[in-house]
Amino acid sequence: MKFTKMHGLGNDFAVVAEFLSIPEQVATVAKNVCDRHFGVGADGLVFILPSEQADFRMRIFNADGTESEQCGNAVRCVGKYLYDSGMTTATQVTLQTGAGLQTLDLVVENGVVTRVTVDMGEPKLAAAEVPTTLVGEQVVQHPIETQSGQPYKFTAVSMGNPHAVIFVEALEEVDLHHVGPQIETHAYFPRKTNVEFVEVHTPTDVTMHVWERGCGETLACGSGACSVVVAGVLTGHTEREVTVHLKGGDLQIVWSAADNRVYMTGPAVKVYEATWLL
Ligand SMILES: N[C@@H](CCC[C@H](N)C(=O)O)C(=O)O
Repeated sequence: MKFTKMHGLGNDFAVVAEFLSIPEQVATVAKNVCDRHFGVGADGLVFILPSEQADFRMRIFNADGTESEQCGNAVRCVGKYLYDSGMTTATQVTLQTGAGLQTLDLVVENGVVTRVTVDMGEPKLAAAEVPTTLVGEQVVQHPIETQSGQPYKFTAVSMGNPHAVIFVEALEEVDLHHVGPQIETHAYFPRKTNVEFVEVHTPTDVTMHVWERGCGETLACGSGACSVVVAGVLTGHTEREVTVHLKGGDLQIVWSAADNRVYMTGPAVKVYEATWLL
């Protein structure tokens, strides 16, 4: 299986574009490829596939073998892969994902894609759509118990995949590896959740640390950054256009008041090409 190692702000993927459909035993393949000691080492295994609804289709499998509906950083990598490999000559590409159709605008410099703006779609806020076991049109600053003893409050956002966003005074006081898995698997989230802790510097500038469903801590999460801005607006912490600092770098996020869609802009990087011996 030929693959290309890519990353978006250090959120890294093995990208495969040679199949018409995903291989059998894909969960095992994903776990093996993503293993950082015995495999390639990646947060996810990404397949670029043909689509009847869009220019291409993306499917992404987390490091634990589970499939996710959405991955903002992988979508940018797919855009770069498609253009740089010659699979498309267009600088606007549509992609079918588990979260619906997404439109990618590619920034080309010296013949290669360096940045991508992705229309990440409309956030879903109703409790049942995230999904959470709670009820209501929105779940905003709802208390959640962990073994940390801290009285955390989360805001639930779906960008196609579930997110629990928690605003804190100081990120350095959060033991992410302790509380992250507790919230990821909390009974409120029947399909588990991604977890974002956020420190607000100004209404247009925040830092977030992320614990991802099916991966653990990653250096960046595109759908997470989008969720942070949606939660920031709902809670009054941020404006609609925000620079989100992550451990791997920065994303520019806009939650448009005009069309209710979230736009994410950031880089995508190709590291190397290789062959996985199945
Ligand atoms: N890193 C991603 C999200 C990847 C999927 C996530 N772990 C999930 O299971 O929902 C991003 O950049 O959005």
